Parts: sequence; structure tokens; C-alpha cells
Amino acid sequence: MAAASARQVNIAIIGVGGVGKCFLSQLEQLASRRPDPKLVLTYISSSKKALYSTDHVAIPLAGVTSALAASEQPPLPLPKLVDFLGTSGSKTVLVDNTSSQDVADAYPLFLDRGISVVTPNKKAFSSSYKLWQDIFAAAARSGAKVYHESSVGAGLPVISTLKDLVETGDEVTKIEGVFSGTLSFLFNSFAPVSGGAGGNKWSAEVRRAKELGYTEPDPRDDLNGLDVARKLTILARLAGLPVESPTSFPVQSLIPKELESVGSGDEFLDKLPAFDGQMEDIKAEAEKEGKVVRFVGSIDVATKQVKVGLEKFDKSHPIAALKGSDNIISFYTKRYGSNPLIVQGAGAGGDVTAMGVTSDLLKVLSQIA
Ligand SMILES: NC(=O)C1=CN([C@@H]2O[C@H](COP(=O)(O)OP(=O)(O)OC[C@H]3O[C@@H](n4cnc5c(N)ncnc54)[C@H](OP(=O)(O)O)[C@@H]3O)[C@@H](O)[C@H]2O)C=CC1
Ligand SMILES: N[C@@H](CC=O)C(=O)O
Ligand code: NA
Repeated sequence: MAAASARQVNIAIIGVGGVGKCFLSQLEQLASRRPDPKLVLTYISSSKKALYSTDHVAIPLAGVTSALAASEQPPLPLPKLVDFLGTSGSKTVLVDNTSSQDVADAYPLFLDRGISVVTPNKKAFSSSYKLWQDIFAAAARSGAKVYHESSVGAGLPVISTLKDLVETGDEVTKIEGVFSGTLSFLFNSFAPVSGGAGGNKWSAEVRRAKELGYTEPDPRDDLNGLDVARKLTILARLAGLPVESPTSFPVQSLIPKELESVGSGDEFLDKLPAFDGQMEDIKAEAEKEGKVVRFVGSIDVATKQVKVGLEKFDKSHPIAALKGSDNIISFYTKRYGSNPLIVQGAGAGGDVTAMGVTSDLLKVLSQIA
């Protein structure tokens, strides 16, 4: 008897950086572990190169990054990519592993064509409220799915937890914590609870955070608080607050005034050591009170207040005691009362972020295949 042929789902990937490479390796394992549905890579691109064929022939996952690096095909313009993926005849999932606003702005086009989207990119869900509405309206129209767990807390179950709380009828009153893997790592190593002598230079730690793959492509997007503001915008919207944008509430920036107009991220990193004294002063002021300083955010749902910035903590506080790139996110709700539901763990890094993307892909597959 002939074996039943496996169902097929096409996968298109944009972005093959730190997260993208880890995702590719998880996808390769997934495809070999689970033959049904058959996962077929039909398009992959970085910002300058792409691999695809007009007849949607499968691109082998083994060695795909080298093949992409050697390719002479430029990426398809986004509206053409929508047409290319929309005419394959198979269900398709777009995996956006970039931090591109242009790609994010095109999600409604992909979703309207029935192409599902999974992504760690925060831009689509934290830019204008209109884009947020357009994305979910397009998904509702076509039945395509959209998942973005890694846009907050990397692979930690932050978005799924919040959705579960809301969808089961709990009332979320407050969300607070440490939402940046980069800033957690920076403060945990620059201002450890063990005291000033153990701390390293701020600018050197910023470089290390970039090398470890924790920062945004441009680390200024972490230091200016915008990355955390984007995450809070996403969570506030999911909790029912129609926050207009990540710049519509107070956000404290750690970029020295003198470096605000520096041209590139690299030039910024080169000039940052001259301003280490500013961060030393902030650390010393907290130490005088026997405290440590940490970068936190909060959403007060009742008063509709969202804020992002530095706060001082007693050394015994759970936020002061975080390690590495850990995030800690506390959900205060009617059901949980005064003891919040807490999610804690690594909040940045290629593998843990890709895990959130891969698990989102599995959720989509379970619904479309
Ligand atoms: N790193 C982390 O710990 C976490 C990251 N994220 C999010 O994951 C995403 C990826 O982060 P990360 O991998 O660290 O970033 P990288 O800078 O390492 O990689 C980004 C990739 O996107 C590509 N790219 C950028 N713009 C475009 C475009 N317009 N079209 C096609 N490709 C493009 C880049 O191409 P090229 O190589 O040609 O420049 C690169 O391959 C970001 O949205 C980030 O916010 C979320 C949670 C944690
Ligand atoms: N740059 C971000 C990456 C994850 O969202 C961070 O440091 O948290
Ligand atoms: Na997450």
C-alpha cells in the first residue's frame, strides 16, 4: 500500500542574522523530526541577497546560509514577494527575523493573501495603533494567523500568558518588571548587588551585550529605552489599552546628550567610553542609599499610565538579584490578587528568541495544516 503523502506548508524567511540563523537550525531539526506537514523552504533573504525559484522549488535547509551568501539574486520587493508567496498553491508562513519597519508595514498585505506571519520583530505591533488594527483585521478576514511571542521577553511565555489571562476573563490591573535583556545584562554586570568594585565599565559592557547578540541591530535602540517602550506598548494593547505609540508615554533614555546626534551605531560605541562617568554617578547615587539601580517598566491598566526608566531597588529585591540577560515580568490580576503571576528567565539571545519563533510556527501549523 502506498504511504499517504504528507501535507505541505511553505516557509519564507526574511532575515538571517543572530536570531535568523538560530531559527534556521531549529527549523532544520523540526523538519527532520516531524515529516507531517512537510515544511518546504521556498524563499529566504537577507537585506541584500535572496534565494528562490519562480516555480517554488524547495531550497535545501542544510547549508542554506552559505548558499544565500553565494547567491546573486536580490531580494524581491515586498509587494512582489506577496504575489510570489500567494501564488504557490500551498499554505505559506512568513517568518520575519528582521527589525525592519518596511517588512512590518507589509504584514497586512501578506495576511490578506492568506499568508500567516510569525516574528520576533516588535515594529509591527508597537508602531501606530492603525497598523496594529490593520494587521489583526487582515488576519481575521483571511483566516491567516499571526504570532509574535518573541517580540516581548524573547522566548519567555509573556504574550501567551497575557492572552490567556485576558481571554479567560481575568482582569489585569498592572504589569511591571524588567523587559530588556540588554539592560538587564548591563546593570547586572555594571552595578552588581555585590557592590561597585565588582562592576565593569559601562561602555565595555555595552560592547559585550552587542557581541553576545542581546542588543538590537543598533544598540542605541536599547539604550534610549525605545525597545522597552515598544514591548510595553504591545503588552498594554493586549491588556486593552489602545496606546497610540511607544513615544506617547514617558521613556527615560540612557544615551548621553552629547551623543544624541552621532551618525552610526559603531561611531556611538567608539565615543561612549568618554561618558562612562555619567553612569558611574548614577550607580554611586544608588549605592549611597545601599541600593542598586535597574531599568524597569510598568503599565497601570486602571490609570492608563505607562512608564519606562531607571529605579533604585533594595539589594534584596528580586529585580536587583536578576542574573545575566534575565527578564522578570509580574502580572497583577484580579484572580491572582496581591501575589502576581511572574515570568522570569533569559530575555535576549539568538537561541532563546528563535525558540519563541519556532514555537509560534508550531502553533500556526497546528491551525492551518
Ligand atoms: N537578539 C535578541 O536577543 C532578540 C531579538 N529580537 C528581535 O529579533 C529580530 C532580529 O534580531 P537579530 O537577529 O538580533 O538582528 P540581526 O541584526 O542580527 O539580524 C537582522 C537580519 O535582518 C536582515 N534585514 C534587515 N532589514 C531587512 C530587510 N529590509 N529585508 C531583508 N532582510 C533584512 C539583516 O540583513 P543583513 O545581514 O543583510 O543586514 C539581518 O540578516 C529583531 O526584530 C529583534 O528586535 C527579539 C527578541 C530578542
Ligand atoms: N534588544 C532586545 C532583544 C529582545 O527583545 C533586548 O535586549 O531585550
Ligand atoms: Na516572549
